[in-house]
Amino acid sequence: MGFDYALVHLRYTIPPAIALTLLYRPLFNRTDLYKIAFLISIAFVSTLPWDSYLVRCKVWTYPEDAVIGPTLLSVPAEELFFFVVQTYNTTLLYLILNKPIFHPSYLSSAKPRKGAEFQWNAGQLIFAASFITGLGLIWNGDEGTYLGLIIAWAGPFALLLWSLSSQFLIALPLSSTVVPIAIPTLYLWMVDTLALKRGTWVIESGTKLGIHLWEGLEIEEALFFLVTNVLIVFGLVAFDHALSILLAFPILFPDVPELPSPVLLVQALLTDRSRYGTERIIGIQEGVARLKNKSRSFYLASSAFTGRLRINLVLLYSFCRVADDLIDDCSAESDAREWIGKLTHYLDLAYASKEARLVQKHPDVHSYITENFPKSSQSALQLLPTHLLSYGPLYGLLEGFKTDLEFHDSNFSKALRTFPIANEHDLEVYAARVAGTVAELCLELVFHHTNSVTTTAQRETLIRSGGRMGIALQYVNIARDISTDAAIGRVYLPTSWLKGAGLKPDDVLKNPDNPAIDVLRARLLDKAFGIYREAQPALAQLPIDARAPMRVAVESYMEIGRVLREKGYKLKKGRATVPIKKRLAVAWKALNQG
Ligand SMILES: CC(C)=CCC/C(C)=C/CC/C(C)=C/CC/C(C)=C/[C@@H]1[C@@H](COP(=O)(O)OP(=O)(O)O)[C@]1(C)CC/C=C(\C)CC/C=C(\C)CCC=C(C)C
Repeated sequence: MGFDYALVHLRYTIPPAIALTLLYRPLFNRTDLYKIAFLISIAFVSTLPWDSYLVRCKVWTYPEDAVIGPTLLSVPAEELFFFVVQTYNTTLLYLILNKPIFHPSYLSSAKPRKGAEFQWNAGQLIFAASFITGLGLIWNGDEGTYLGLIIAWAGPFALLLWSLSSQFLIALPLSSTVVPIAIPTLYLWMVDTLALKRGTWVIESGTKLGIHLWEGLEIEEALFFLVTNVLIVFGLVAFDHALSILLAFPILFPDVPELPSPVLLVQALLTDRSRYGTERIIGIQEGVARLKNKSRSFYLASSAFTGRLRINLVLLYSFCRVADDLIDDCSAESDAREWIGKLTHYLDLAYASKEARLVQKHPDVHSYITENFPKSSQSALQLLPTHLLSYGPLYGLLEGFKTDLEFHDSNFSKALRTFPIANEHDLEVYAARVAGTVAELCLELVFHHTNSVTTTAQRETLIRSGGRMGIALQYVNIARDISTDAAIGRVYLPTSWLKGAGLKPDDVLKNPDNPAIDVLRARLLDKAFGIYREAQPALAQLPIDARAPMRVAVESYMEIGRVLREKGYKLKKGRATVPIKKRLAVAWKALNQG
């Protein structure tokens, strides 16, 4: 009996497991735990008989003075633990690296392109050929035996996973696939070199090629660790592929349990991709691209959400962004009014029919969108989950946009021109319309998707506080954008405040960098933080599954306000930017608040 192998775990495999767990702890959800348990079970069941065969054939052995003693099918307990801990570590690294990735946007309904078809066939050929070569090497029974056992064992698993998910796997960024294979593989190569040198486990001669990748690392060992990490990551990708199909297509899979059964996962993978619906995939992809390009705060926050809630928040953002841009990008007021009219008619149609309660829009709504809106904005309207949202806040949002049009007012001479935000009350009403409504819509999605039970009274209280929080965010938005808004003729600082500082809205348009305006910006931010403090306790009352992600969304945005309040802070190109490190620190803190 000895502790050498146990010490390898204590020194080299358990510390990274603890570090990765601590790093991922605030993001852990039940689906992650299910994924880990699923992968570990498969790894255990598939490796045990193979490893047992290797030990009994004496391809590798464990000196008695290196292991504690208990075995299962001749495999020492430490080795059994290795199956578990390696799978756990690689899985956690994959989960961390894949957190920012929005997997449904990598789905494709199109048939694989020529290049992808070639890769699919080539992969199948390679994995099938390695299986056959492996069998041949085992049959020969000489120095190629260990190599043969590895590739004959791994080939069928790799072939199956590649056949099911190769197109999805290739579409993912390398940081999600290659990196979680490469890092643990290199690490285990180093650990293995040390263990082999110390004699913790021994590869017997006669069944190995005797080729070393570097001094002390047999080529078979190097291949073994590479292959096992490849299989773990392929398995995780196939899992995420299946989950993406289940979540992205409510028409095909109306009710998806939080922990889908293996049968359901396989059923998803085998679904004919022509049934996906190209429009939905494009809409999801455009929504994510829009979010990524236009809002760093909400993009970061979106990665903390999971499941269908994440998809629907992205689709809601996409609609809000498109509607806002259609109106903001008009140079003539009449054009902007026309867009508001069209958006209103779209809502009238969408909510008139009983199909508003269904995932897919009524054909009339569909054709109204295609006939009246630019191609680039159509998917955002088609995919807005109206069946989950009440119409009040959506009309309220359009009402808010109407205020923006009042800045255009060209009927007055410059001297007589009045600005729509005359006093603080006007400001609050405006902010409630453009942002309080958005908060209500976000919360409706949360209530729909949560697994926790919330009473009507609780929902009403949360919606009230959420509306206040929306106002706080909008004040930060206005404080940030004073210069950029002035450049398009808008002044959201109340005229009454300006008057108190001896200014008129026109002065802001002419010189938004006037130091007197900094005082008013500070006043607006004080108001924002006052409302934030008042609404913040409600965050702790949100359903548990949305609490931390909502905190990330709110805190990431309020951080813009904190940066603006820093002494001597200078706006860059008229805007405040929060450095990425600070953003991540804010998100991390918010996640840990629970
Ligand atoms: C995580 C995720 C994907 C969230 C999506 C949130 C969402 C749907 C945002 C819509 C954004 C949008 C384009 C709205 C149009 C009106 C508008 C411009 C509102 C302002 C947003 C500014 O975004 P951005 O900086 O990207 O825009 P500009 O560059 O200035 O054009 C707003 C500041 C409003 C945002 C308000 C919210 C997201 C509501 C926040 C409150 C909650 C989530 C509720 C919190 C709950 C409790 C109980 C306190």
